[in-house]
Amino acid sequence: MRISRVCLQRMGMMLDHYSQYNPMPLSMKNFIDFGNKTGCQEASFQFLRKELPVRMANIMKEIKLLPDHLLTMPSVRLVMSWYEQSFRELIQFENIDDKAGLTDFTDRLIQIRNRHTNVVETMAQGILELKETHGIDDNTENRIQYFLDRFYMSRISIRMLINQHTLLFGNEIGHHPRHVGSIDPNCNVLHVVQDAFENARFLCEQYYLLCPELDITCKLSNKVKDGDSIVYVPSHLYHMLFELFKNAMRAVVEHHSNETEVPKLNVMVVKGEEDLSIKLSDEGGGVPRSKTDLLFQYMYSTAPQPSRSDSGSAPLAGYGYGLPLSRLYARYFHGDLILNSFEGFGTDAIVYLKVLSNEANERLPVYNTTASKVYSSDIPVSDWSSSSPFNNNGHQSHRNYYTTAYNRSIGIAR
Ligand SMILES: Nc1ncnc2c1ncn2[C@@H]1O[C@H](COP(=O)(O)OP(=O)(O)OP(=O)(O)O)[C@@H](O)[C@H]1O
Repeated sequence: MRISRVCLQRMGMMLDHYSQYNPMPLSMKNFIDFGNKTGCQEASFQFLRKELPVRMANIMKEIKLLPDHLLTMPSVRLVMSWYEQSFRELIQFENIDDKAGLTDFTDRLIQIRNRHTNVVETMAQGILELKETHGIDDNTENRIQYFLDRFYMSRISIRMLINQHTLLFGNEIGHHPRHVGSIDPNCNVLHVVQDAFENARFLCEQYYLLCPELDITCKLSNKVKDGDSIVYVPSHLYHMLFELFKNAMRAVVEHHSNETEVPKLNVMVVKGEEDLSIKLSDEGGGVPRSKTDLLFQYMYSTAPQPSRSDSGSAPLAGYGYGLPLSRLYARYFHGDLILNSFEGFGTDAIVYLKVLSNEANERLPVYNTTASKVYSSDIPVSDWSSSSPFNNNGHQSHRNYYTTAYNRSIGIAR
């Protein structure tokens, strides 16, 4: 009992210590240069044994700012326990300097990565538990969205660092000889588009028995080199495109459900000097403008929720994590993902990636007073009138107030 209290105290002190440091963002060029030329296992170890606890401590401090009810949900407690254990294991390497420590460190990173495999689903489950037991008001919803963006971004970055180390210096095999860890210095965007399309098509045909075809156009600015390739992490790009294809296919097939042939999807890849842009256009009926803000909210989905016991075929949609997570992958190296919809016709989803590897810097959440204020402040009262009878804060607008007052005066209960 006494020992565990001492352990907790030490852990609290170490968290305070490491969270004082800001995470250090690396660029795609840093990763490539390190993997190709300057880096050795020892240098990577020296860097990661500090940087990983810093990134973990920064986000663990934020977890503690979440609403109390959420922190008591079993799934959130489970996620927290994984982070605490991994943090504890990492800081044990603080003072180790012998050669054996290097192998132990690589093995430990693999264990940590495996432990955190189901973080996204488990955290999502924690939010559902809160919804079911306490409900979620607008302020809590806002804070949770803010937190999840930062939490999942932190996770993407921690996995990136771990993967680079284990792929470069561990015994893991199977990646392409051209790759530097998980990065392809010559990532052929058209190949990834085609690959993501084929795999989404497989799911779509399995589910709906038909699927739109694909047309691809590629445009290169005269000044660019290396054709349609870019320095990028192919698995990240694949993740985004696969999610976008699934959404587009579902929209097209459902919007044209009475037709035997459905309109094609169109992808345009454009490489400029700064941006590589990928536009996926569908004729799936689009989304009304009033809904577009919701699309990037975690758990917003118009698909039926897949049942947990469905162990058969993978569902085409349903968790509502596709778009927000894909946008994080795009933003991780300072790209972006946006959706422009034309209700009644279709949707353009656009992914922007940085062409220049020295501009593709990691975008990381920093724990500081600005961040902590978000968890204690409410959504400000809007200083514009709202188009709906309830304004953005759920307060009644004047018009609704008068209707309510009128109804009350004539005895209609609301
Ligand atoms: N191209 C599109 N056309 C029409 N609606 C779309 C399109 N893309 C997304 N949406 C809408 O946005 C919602 C959220 O999409 P998102 O990808 O985040 O989740 P999902 O596809 O429902 O589930 P999953 O987590 O399995 O991806 C979808 O349910 C759908 O209503």
